[in-house]
Amino acid sequence: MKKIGVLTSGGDAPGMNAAIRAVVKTAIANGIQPIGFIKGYNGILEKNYHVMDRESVSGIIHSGGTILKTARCMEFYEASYREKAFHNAKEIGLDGLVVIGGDGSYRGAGYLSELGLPCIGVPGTIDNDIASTEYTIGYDTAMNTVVECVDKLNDTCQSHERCSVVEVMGRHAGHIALNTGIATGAVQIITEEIPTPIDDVVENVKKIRESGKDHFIVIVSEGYGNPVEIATQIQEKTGIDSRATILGHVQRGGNPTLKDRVNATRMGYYAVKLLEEGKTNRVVALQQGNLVDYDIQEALKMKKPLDMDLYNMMMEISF
Ligand SMILES: Nc1ncnc2c1ncn2[C@@H]1O[C@H](COP(=O)(O)OP(=O)(O)OP(=O)(O)O)[C@@H](O)[C@H]1O
Ligand SMILES: O=P(O)(O)OC[C@H]1O[C@](O)(CO)[C@@H](O)[C@@H]1O
Ligand SMILES: [Mg+2]
Repeated sequence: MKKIGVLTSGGDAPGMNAAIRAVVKTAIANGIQPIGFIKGYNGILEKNYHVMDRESVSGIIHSGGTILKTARCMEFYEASYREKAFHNAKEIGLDGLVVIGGDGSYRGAGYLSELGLPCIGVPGTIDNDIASTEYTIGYDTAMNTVVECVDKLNDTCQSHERCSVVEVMGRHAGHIALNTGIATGAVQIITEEIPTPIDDVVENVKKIRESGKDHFIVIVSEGYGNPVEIATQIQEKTGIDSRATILGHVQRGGNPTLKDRVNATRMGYYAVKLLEEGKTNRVVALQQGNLVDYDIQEALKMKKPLDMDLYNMMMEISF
């Protein structure tokens, strides 16, 4: 193993820089030349890369975003472009590649592995929607950002005796919504997995108002429905003044938390060790606090349901 590449792909996530740093430093520590591809798979297609050294990853462990930039590379859905990427990688002299990204990025890595370039996936996405791992890089920071914002909304909700309907990210997964709902004392969370009808939400808010509560937080996972429409329905059917807030991309930025920095560092280190052991077509995962690895296709077939015990607990004490 003489030369390995690293790239970030899909949506950015706080902690990706810490993962890049770990890959680069682990490679250097083991006598391997690391190179960083720019803008995800585009970097391989366009041979757009930087030779990485200790200096290039200095002072980045604490910063959000990704120094390698990221992208959704549409060409990669086509076999001919993936073959071109494989040939470029061979011309560059690449012996392996670490792909930091979500489930989509894993698929790209799976194809490159099949073509003969050893690839290891590292889970980097705020959504925590990768079934093979309990934890994805950026998830903790994103949730802490949500909590900070909803705490502020809660202050003004209390003053005005209002209901705040807050849309959070997560693509099709409600993990962010559920955990931030618990952490902010929300009266209701609505996700694609638990698509509570609006009339049930209204009834729940009314029932909770009868218990004496006069301000309400409802967390809606993106993909479920329009939060403005939900707020309007709550206001019309309960008489409670309601407002909608879409938190949006603020959830993707900011300095990574300790948890994200430590996990990103562990996962980046582990990925390079897998390449050194001659492994390919694997993804790094965290299971019960330990790092493990899975075959990419097996990992992509796994399911990660929402934690219904957590949901039921939240609803039982949401009054
Ligand atoms: N089926 C696929 N075949 C080949 N490449 C793919 C495939 N799916 C995704 N990719 C590559 O991975 C990139 C990122 O995928 P996607 O947009 O699904 O994000 P992700 O990696 O799941 O991250 P996130 O969901 O956090 O944004 C795509 O733009 C494409 O370059
Ligand atoms: O940055 P974009 O392309 O708007 O994508 C937004 C999507 O990316 C994520 O932030 C990360 O996958 C999702 O939560 C969201 O649905
Ligand atoms: Mg994804």
